[in-house]
Amino acid sequence: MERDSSPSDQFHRYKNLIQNGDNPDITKERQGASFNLYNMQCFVYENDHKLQRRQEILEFVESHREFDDPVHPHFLNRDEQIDRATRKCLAMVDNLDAIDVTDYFDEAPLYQLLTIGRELHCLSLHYGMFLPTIQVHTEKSLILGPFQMAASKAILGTFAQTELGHGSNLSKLETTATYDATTKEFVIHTPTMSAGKWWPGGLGKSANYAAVMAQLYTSGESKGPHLFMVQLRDNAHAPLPGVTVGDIGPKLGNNANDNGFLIFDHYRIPRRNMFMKYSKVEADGTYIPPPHAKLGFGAMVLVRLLMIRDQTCQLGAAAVIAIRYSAVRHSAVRQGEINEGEGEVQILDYRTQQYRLLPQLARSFPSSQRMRSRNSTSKYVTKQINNNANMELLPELHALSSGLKAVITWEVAQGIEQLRLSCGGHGYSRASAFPDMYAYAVGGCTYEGENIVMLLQVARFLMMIAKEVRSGNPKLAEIAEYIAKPDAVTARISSWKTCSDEDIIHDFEAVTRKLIFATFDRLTTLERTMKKKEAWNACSIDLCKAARMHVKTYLVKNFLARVRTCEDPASRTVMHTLAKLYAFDLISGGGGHFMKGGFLSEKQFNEVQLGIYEMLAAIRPDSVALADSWAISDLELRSVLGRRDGNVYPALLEWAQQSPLNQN
Ligand SMILES: CCCCCCCC/C=C\CCCCCCCCCCCCCC(=O)SCCNC(=O)CCNC(=O)[C@H](O)C(C)(C)COP(=O)(O)OP(=O)(O)OC[C@H]1O[C@@H](n2cnc3c(N)ncnc32)[C@H](O)[C@@H]1OP(=O)(O)O
Ligand SMILES: Cc1cc2nc3c(=O)[nH]c(=O)nc-3n(C[C@H](O)[C@H](O)[C@H](O)COP(=O)(O)OP(=O)(O)OC[C@H]3O[C@@H](n4cnc5c(N)ncnc54)[C@H](O)[C@@H]3O)c2cc1C
Repeated sequence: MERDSSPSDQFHRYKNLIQNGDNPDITKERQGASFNLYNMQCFVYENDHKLQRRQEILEFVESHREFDDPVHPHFLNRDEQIDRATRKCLAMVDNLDAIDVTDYFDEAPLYQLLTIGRELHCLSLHYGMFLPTIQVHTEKSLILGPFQMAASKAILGTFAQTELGHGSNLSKLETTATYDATTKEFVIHTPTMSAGKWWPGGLGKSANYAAVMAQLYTSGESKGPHLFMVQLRDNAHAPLPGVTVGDIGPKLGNNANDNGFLIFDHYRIPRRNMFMKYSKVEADGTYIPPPHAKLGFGAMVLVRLLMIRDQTCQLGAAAVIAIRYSAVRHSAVRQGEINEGEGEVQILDYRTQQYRLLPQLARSFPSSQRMRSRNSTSKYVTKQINNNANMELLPELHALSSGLKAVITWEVAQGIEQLRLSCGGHGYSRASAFPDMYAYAVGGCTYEGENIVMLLQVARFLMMIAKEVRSGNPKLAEIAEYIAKPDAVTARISSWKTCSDEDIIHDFEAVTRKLIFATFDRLTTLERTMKKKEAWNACSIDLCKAARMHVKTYLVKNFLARVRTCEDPASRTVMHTLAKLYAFDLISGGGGHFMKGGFLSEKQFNEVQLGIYEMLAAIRPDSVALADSWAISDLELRSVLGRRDGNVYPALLEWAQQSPLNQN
């Protein structure tokens, strides 16, 4: 059948409708802000230097043609996605001078987002885990060798730990590394089908090396899981004899990454290929244990801390998209009128919409901020460990990194989904960026320690503290000092305007303390009639609840503390309301814990609910400016709905035009 014009022609007709300049609604929103955007951005990024670096890196990427996308990545099949990501990775690595490569909090992730986008790719594990593993687990005298090779692209590595049969439970991994003192080699072997490595990113096609976690056997004894540097492919990139390797197929997201499988058949590596910074195997097979049994898990602790910042930035970006879209969405489709006859309103004016958007925006600030200081703690702890075995802070860091990882990845994934819903049908389109964001975020709930498993690690720490407090001789980590404070019978929270930060902190600490001790009492009671592990399992839901509350209390305290450091009064006022909204929203969501035993009265709970309404109204005029305070460029955002200029509809038409179905 003949047609008057192709779909492409039709699109071109509509393209003429593209507005010049910014959408007037969004401009009006920006003009109405109560604070100076630059001051706020400096607060969010800590100083103007970091802000300026963001701009410089953006300009660098925009001026390099090799980072351009000839076809929009959403319209590529998996092979093409992997080709694209690999091409971009090469361009990214060829231009590393553009950034401070040691800055894994700001510059490196920004550069990666601008060049490749929001997904894992063939180099993710190399930079995200392989290099950190080398850094954490290699003796200083040896670090230059593999590190330089890795940096100079001579080797491309991954982190191969998880197996078909075991992921969370490291102690039951089955891959073996058996020391042969006669040849001074380790024999790496996959003894059963379930021992096959499964999941490592970049393993399927790209990596030629891996840091492999395997059960060490020396002098006939098992010594538990240890890390080994293993070459997988030769110079022509073919798997070496004794190595079977491949891709595990498509996944929920991150499909430009070639997650792979790996099977060893009595594969030999030199003795020095064991990561021997903490534990060693001497040439004669003598085993030297590490100063702390869990130092071998150090790389994971570091990466959990990095993930927290990385994931929170995803939530920030999602909030930016949804808020900007909510400011321009009103005239194309009738959503209803608040005051009959006065015409439609921006959907941002609906209180329900604000309730969907603003708590998520609030949630995106504290964890991204505090991670900077956690990063310094991590560096401090690593230094203590290196400067001879001061391990005291290790359990605290492990508990904190595990807890923050679990709570934040979950909140980020749920938040992104809520924000997607807030954009109606367009949120469901990949043009919005929400589907990719969600797939990325939800992966973080599983990898680097499944979230429930991580929460139970926090609970172990909390139960140990509770036992010490009850014994009357507590030696408390800073993050747990509140657990030893006296009980509080009633809550202090009043109206959001009059209640102080101390009141909020008092109530969060009191509720969490109660939860921890109630769980501790239940556990100890159960332990009288059950084996320890059975008792643990029997109250593990409560253990997770206590762990979650502990982390949330930490986040609330830190958000409030960070806001107090804001020097610009106008920015501080808005941020303070946002921090209170964050706290009130948590109380409202966790009402059961707060109202238990009459701690929070019904009147106080009603104040909390009312406060949320009032704070939403108070923040509403600043919401677009607050979104702008994330200082995210369109290239970084990669969302048609979140465009800075607000010209969403023509951009959607333009995006759809690239669909291969419209080409003929
Ligand atoms: C350079 C420029 C280029 C640009 C590119 C830049 C890119 C990078 C840019 C930015 C970075 C962003 C980074 C973000 C993303 C990174 C990308 C990576 C993406 C994908 C990565 C995915 C990788 C993986 O998933 S690897 C596999 C991870 N696996 C796990 O996490 C397994 C989880 N399980 C465990 O960790 C353990 O089994 C356990 C902790 C659950 C249990 O330990 P256990 O087996 O020993 O048993 P117990 O429970 O009995 O514990 C005993 C005792 O030990 C304590 N313990 C346990 N672990 C630790 C620890 N780590 N530290 C200290 N203490 C520990 C435990 O608490 C117990 O103590 P008690 O006192 O209670 O006895
Ligand atoms: C996108 C992605 C990328 C990945 N990349 C890598 C990589 O590069 N390298 C690598 O080595 N691995 C990688 N992994 C694997 C990942 O680390 C594991 O999937 C993760 O550690 C969880 O382990 P599992 O899959 O064995 O889950 P399981 O441990 O089998 O969990 C399944 C369920 O059992 C529950 N459960 C398990 N143990 C307990 C317990 N003790 N108490 C209570 N409940 C429990 C969990 O809570 C969960 O609900 C990746 C995974 C994904 C999804």
